[in-house]
Amino acid sequence: GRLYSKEDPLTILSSDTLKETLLNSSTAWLVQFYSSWCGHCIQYSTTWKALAGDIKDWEQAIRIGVLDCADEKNFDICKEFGIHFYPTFRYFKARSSTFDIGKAYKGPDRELQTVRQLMVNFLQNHTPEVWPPQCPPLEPSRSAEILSLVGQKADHYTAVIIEEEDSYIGREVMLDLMMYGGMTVKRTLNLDKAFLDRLGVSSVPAVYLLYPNGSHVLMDVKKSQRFFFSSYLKLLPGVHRKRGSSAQRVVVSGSKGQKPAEIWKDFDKSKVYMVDMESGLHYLLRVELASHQTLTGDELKTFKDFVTVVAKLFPGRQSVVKLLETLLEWLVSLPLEKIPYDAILDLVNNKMRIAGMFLSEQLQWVGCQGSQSELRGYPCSLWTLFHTLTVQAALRPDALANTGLEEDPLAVLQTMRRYIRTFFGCRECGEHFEEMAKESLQQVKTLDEAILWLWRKHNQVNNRLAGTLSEDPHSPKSQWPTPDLCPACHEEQKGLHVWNEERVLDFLKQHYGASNISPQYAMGYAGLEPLAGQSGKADERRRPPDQTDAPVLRLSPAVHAEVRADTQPKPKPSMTFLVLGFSSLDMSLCVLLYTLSCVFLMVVFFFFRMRSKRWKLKHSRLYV
Ligand SMILES: Cc1cc2nc3c(=O)[nH]c(=O)nc-3n(C[C@H](O)[C@H](O)[C@H](O)COP(=O)(O)OP(=O)(O)OC[C@H]3O[C@@H](n4cnc5c(N)ncnc54)[C@H](O)[C@@H]3O)c2cc1C
Repeated sequence: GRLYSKEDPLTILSSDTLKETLLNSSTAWLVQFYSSWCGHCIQYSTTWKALAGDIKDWEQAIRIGVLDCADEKNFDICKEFGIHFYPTFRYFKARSSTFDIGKAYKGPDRELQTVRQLMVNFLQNHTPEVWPPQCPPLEPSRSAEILSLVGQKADHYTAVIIEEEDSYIGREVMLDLMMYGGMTVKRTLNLDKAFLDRLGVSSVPAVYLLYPNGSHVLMDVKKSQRFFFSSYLKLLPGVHRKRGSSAQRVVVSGSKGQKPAEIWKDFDKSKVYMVDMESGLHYLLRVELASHQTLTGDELKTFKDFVTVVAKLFPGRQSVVKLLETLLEWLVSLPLEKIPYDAILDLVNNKMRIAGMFLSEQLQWVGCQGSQSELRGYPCSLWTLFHTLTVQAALRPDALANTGLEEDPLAVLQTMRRYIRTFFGCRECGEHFEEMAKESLQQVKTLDEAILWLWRKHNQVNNRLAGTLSEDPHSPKSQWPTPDLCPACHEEQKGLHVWNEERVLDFLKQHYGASNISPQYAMGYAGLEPLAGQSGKADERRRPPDQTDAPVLRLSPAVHAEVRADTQPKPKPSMTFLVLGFSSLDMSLCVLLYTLSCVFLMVVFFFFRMRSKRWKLKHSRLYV
């Protein structure tokens, strides 16, 4: 295979596309001409992909491409560009109106940080005439200019990076934020002592933040590193990625049945919300799967395994777990090869009125709520559910005992993979996920590795989707957990951001652990009222905290009506008897048996009575 795929955050060029891409391009380019048989190119491909991912947000200023000179169809173009050795790196300026073979720009090494800094230098070498139109000016501002902004009101934040002359952090953060609205980043040098004293800056690099309302403060960032600065600025309320800012335009519509939402619900992003997972399960069981009339063969097996994993591992409320367990028992006890989905729906809707078993029919998103109806919601709840299941599998390794899945560290991931491939409504997502699974799932050997695998792959998806239309501008796709959630998860090595995976694992176990799942807003079993001890009160008509003019969310009754259309009326809670856990089904069976025995005894009684009467009559006639 080739070294790069369309999944990588870079552009794969060929003889057909190279010239037209470079000519009069609105961005500068750095192209690696490589050969897929060259060992060094193979070794270097990981660094190149990491670099492309690292500077993905710069793509309206400078982009990264690759061209494989070992591909027969590229022989001539590589000759024309004078490529003799591999890999060869060429820089191409933006808005170039004539053909040129690019500039070889060399640094002391090919380390990611060095190349990134060379890219910044190359950008700065553009004259104003050919400056990439979307690229912000990268020159430092004078201290007087910055001071003139302090205390002024504006319609955006201004972040001022104060740094040393040879530092790149300011320019890198400016480029990191160039696709974000609501924020302007400037840089200034630490040359003016009076200026630094005025802002209270004692060490550099530092970020001074000017708020839209005129207030200003020296930002307290945990680590003075590029990744921390950029992440903090991107996460400020009101700062959002400009929609459609990426070349990619993949849209995953949230889910059928999602309509505008009604009320913005305040939530804490360090928590997982039970109501998101319950809504996800409701949608999955009553809508997504219900489009399959009958389950048979592989579909049925996938469904059974899914129910097994969820019933055993979901750290949910008792009423939901009971429903899942009952569904599992029922599936296991039925040796059928084919099950009509209506029969499953009857159980999910608790037609038999079994006591204490209930899954709300409300679609309600809290941690997964989007600023528009088609954003977030169901796919977000699926990720949340599966992360929770991988964590539960590691925390409770015996939970899957006697299910046939107990020995397998991949049980949850394989079940997820098969569910996504077989049933998930977004086919393209399923195909992408399948590709990722094929590539590396077999390397997972322990339950902890399974947690980390899913985290890594989710981040890969986040990276691919950042800036596409399926990104909610109020919940930008970032590499997660962000430094505000887990500062210890982030480190920097040679200027490159790296994860501390040990810390990430601890964080994931805590974040998706049962004690971090908030029951807030979850609907009660009997009357859909908030659960005891919870306020459950949505902050009426509030907008997302960072929104100034965004549409108000509405959870329309139509959503519920549509989803409920096929479903049964809400189950009436049944009684339990003698505190022995008899359900109404048990009681109905008892009553039925009791009635049948009575009828049988009465029939026997009347039969013998008639017989004895007839016998008496016969004998009395004889005597007469
Ligand atoms: C298996 C799968 C594949 C998908 N593939 C595609 C696709 O190819 N194209 C497409 O357009 N959409 C795809 N989607 C949908 C997409 O990934 C998002 O779910 C959707 O855009 C909603 O995004 P979100 O902002 O709500 O955050 P999501 O990405 O859905 O994340 C939900 C929550 O999980 C947490 N989280 C984020 N990252 C991580 C992580 N790395 N580890 C653990 N927790 C994390 C955060 O709290 C976040 O709010 C896929 C969804 C799934 C379930």
